[in-house]
Amino acid sequence: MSKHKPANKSAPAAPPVEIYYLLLTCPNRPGIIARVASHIFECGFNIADTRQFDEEDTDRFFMRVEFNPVREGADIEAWKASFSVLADEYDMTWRVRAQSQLSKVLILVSKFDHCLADLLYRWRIGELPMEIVGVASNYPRETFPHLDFDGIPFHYLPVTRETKMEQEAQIWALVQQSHADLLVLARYMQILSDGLAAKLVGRCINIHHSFLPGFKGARPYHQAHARGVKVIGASAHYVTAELDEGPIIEQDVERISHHHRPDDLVSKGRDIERRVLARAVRYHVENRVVINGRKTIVFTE
Ligand SMILES: Nc1nc2c(c(=O)[nH]1)N[C@@H](CN(C=O)c1ccc(C(=O)N[C@@H](CCC(=O)O)C(=O)O)cc1)CN2
Repeated sequence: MSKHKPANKSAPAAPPVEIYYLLLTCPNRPGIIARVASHIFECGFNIADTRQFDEEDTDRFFMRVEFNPVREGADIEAWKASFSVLADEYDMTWRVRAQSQLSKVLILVSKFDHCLADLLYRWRIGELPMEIVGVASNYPRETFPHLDFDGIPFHYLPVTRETKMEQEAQIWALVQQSHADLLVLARYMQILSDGLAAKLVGRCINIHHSFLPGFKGARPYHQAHARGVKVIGASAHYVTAELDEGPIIEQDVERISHHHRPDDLVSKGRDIERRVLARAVRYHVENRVVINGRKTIVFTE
């Protein structure tokens, strides 16, 4: 005999309970957690998960809270208005996002599409809670014959040294028209101008195919092979004007040996790049990442 009563087929399913993600940082001082938690409770919400971190070097406090309404009439806009008073008192930088408010993601790719293919697959199976608003490439659609974009708009944006600024204007127009709030460089092999990088601070993630800070720039696997490394890696980081110097979000490595040729590193590296980028994108769209100067705080599960 099942312990669960059979579902009442006639009763309408209850609407899913909204979950809100709060991320905040502020100068550290005693009592912050108590004040934040009390405010959430007093406004008719309940905390489902909370993480915090005291960063000693900068004496700053970081916190991530998942909370949901538990009282009739608990209103998130009213909560935001009253929380902003508390936030001002503590000089907080903060943001709150509803789980149902999916990040709009524009993916850029050049010739090699293994990271793009992986992101599409993980998105399709529901592993990445986001809305893909488009794919753009400096290579034509025919470059990716085995990829099914499944209705996702594809934008061919060829670029040369002479047309770089015009092409970047097209990228920026795409970001604005699609209301993308995250740009993912999935092995997009063009250096963004300082101007475009500045517009995308904290909302452009790149996968670099080395274990940064080693082997920045082009052809890192060939650099690594020439150096005789014993591990190779991949690094997902936010893009800044300084090439491959942005705050690192996620990294991973794999062992190699003297038997391996550069092409072997490229091949072994593809799997590292895919999983590192997917983790970084998921952390970002789940509101788990806070930029802390040149570094990040990532509140993983
Ligand atoms: N402003 C930034 N732009 C980009 C970054 C970044 O950190 N800041 N990361 C790179 C990705 N990247 C390595 O991961 C990388 C891409 C391209 C090059 C490069 O030398 N590109 C040449 C052209 C190469 C080609 O046409 O095939 C160039 O742009 O002149 C180095 C490193 C993405 N952009």
